[in-house]
Amino acid sequence: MIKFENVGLRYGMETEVLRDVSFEIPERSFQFLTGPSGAGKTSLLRLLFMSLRPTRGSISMFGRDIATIERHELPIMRRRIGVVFQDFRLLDHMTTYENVALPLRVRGKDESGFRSDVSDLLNWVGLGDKLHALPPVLSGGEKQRVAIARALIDQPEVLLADEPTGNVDPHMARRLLRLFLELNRSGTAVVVATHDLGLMEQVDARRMILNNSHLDIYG
Ligand SMILES: Nc1ncnc2c1ncn2[C@@H]1O[C@H](COP(=O)(O)OP(=O)(O)OP(=O)(O)O)[C@@H](O)[C@H]1O
Repeated sequence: MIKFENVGLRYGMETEVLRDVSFEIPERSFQFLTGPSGAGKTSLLRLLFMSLRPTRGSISMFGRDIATIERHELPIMRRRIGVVFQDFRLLDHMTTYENVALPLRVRGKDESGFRSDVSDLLNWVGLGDKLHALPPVLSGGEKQRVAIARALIDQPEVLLADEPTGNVDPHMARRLLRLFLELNRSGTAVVVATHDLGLMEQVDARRMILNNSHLDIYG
């Protein structure tokens, strides 16, 4: 579904952040992406989300070489990807419920068909009593859970999550992991970037480890 071949990435004139990175993300797969701070995890996720272009090598997404994808096609391609950024990117003037419902509204889905799904998912992530709150009054961990619910609500083909449990306690982290596993079981390929060894130990999943610009894959 996704294929990187000898991908290199460099910011400006700096040394390469990623060098000769090759891997595939198969359909319905589950993998952790890990490595020391500054190793390039976020950069790799940005390549996967097509918000960065590689400086070398080739990337194919859903059978298309991304070098041939035109700017106006990107939003349509990205609708197939759910993404949780480290800075959440919630819309501050919309309630928690509206932020999560947004991807469904954008796709023209009928509100009556998804209202209870949005509420149920927000309940599951412990925000059942915050449906009408605006993001600026939420804690970091609460915002993170809204961003996760928004990424999951429309069952994307791929989920990219950057440190999705970075702001929550271990109990909630386990709950969120269960949510990712459930989504994966229903067909979504999942990539979770994390430093959290405790989280990774809970699942026998493939590990993609970035170190010194190189990627090693285990499992
Ligand atoms: N926009 C940018 N311009 C220049 N350098 C950048 C940019 N974004 C990231 N970098 C550099 O690229 C390297 C990798 O950064 P990246 O954020 O991908 O690492 P990371 O593994 O996600 O780190 P962390 O675990 O701390 O979030 C770092 O040295 C960083 O300073």
